[in-house]
Amino acid sequence: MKKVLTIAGSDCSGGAGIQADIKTMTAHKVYAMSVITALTAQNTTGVYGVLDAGADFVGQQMDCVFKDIFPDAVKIGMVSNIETIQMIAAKLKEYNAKNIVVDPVMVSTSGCALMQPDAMDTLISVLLPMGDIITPNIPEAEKLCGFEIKNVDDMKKAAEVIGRNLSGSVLIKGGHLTETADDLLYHDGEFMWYRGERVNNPNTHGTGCTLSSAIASNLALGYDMKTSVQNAKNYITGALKDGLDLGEGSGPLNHCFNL
Ligand SMILES: Nc1ncnc2c1ncn2[C@@H]1O[C@H](COP(=O)(O)OP(=O)(O)O)[C@@H](O)[C@H]1O
Ligand SMILES: Cc1ncc(COP(=O)(O)O)c(N)n1
Repeated sequence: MKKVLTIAGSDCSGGAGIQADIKTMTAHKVYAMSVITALTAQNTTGVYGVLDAGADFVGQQMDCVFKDIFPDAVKIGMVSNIETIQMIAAKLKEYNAKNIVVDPVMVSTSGCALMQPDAMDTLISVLLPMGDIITPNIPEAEKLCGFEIKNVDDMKKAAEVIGRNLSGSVLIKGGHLTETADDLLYHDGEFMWYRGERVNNPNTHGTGCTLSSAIASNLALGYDMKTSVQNAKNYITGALKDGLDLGEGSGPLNHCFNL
């Protein structure tokens, strides 16, 4: 049994964060574990409260996981403050964690800040370089590259600029930009497009969490980076096609493979 760890925030409404990650990992038939960085009080309409777990307690959770059931891959999502980012990076190094997927979560689909603004520099200099792949969406990629991304050429420029100081790959998700939901992977100095079929579904709460967890699950299962991204892209497209429609706002996904 392959094991995957998510380090992220809890979404009590089950659509994003830890809950989306565990559902996605379980659907991929890997064993899911979770280190919770923060509790959020949120639903499909917004984020109404955040309670940080604190860096020390995040470190303690990571010790418990890594000393007992070593994960084959690690996905990192919402980390709201500098101390917790530093703690996560230190522990990943200490345990020599493998197959690290960093989803640089900054703002929720519903428009609420999930990272403190002063944590941006630490995220960029300390956590992103640890990723075997990082998965920014368009607004996150704009923050990381420092210019506006208006078209697919800008996506390529941004991927190059963001990837310049990283040894890992960069996947810029096109959900917020391209007509067809195409994502761009910058991997080993090469570009690769993942053409997506745009699904007419406004319920996209947790799509980024789901995609990054699907990538981590595929890496844990032994697929290479390009195949892992393709499999994850197929999974997210399938999830959106299910057409689940829950809640008053942008609803969640809940995808199982056909068994
Ligand atoms: N309407 C859609 N139809 C198909 N794929 C989508 C749609 N919206 C988003 N995606 C895909 O979902 C994944 C998450 O993308 P995105 O919404 O850009 O990220 P985030 O959830 O981090 O904001 C990407 O693979 C993106 O292409
Ligand atoms: C705990 C947590 N982590 C991540 C997201 C981002 O997900 P989305 O961009 O789909 O709102 C979220 N809303 N909540």
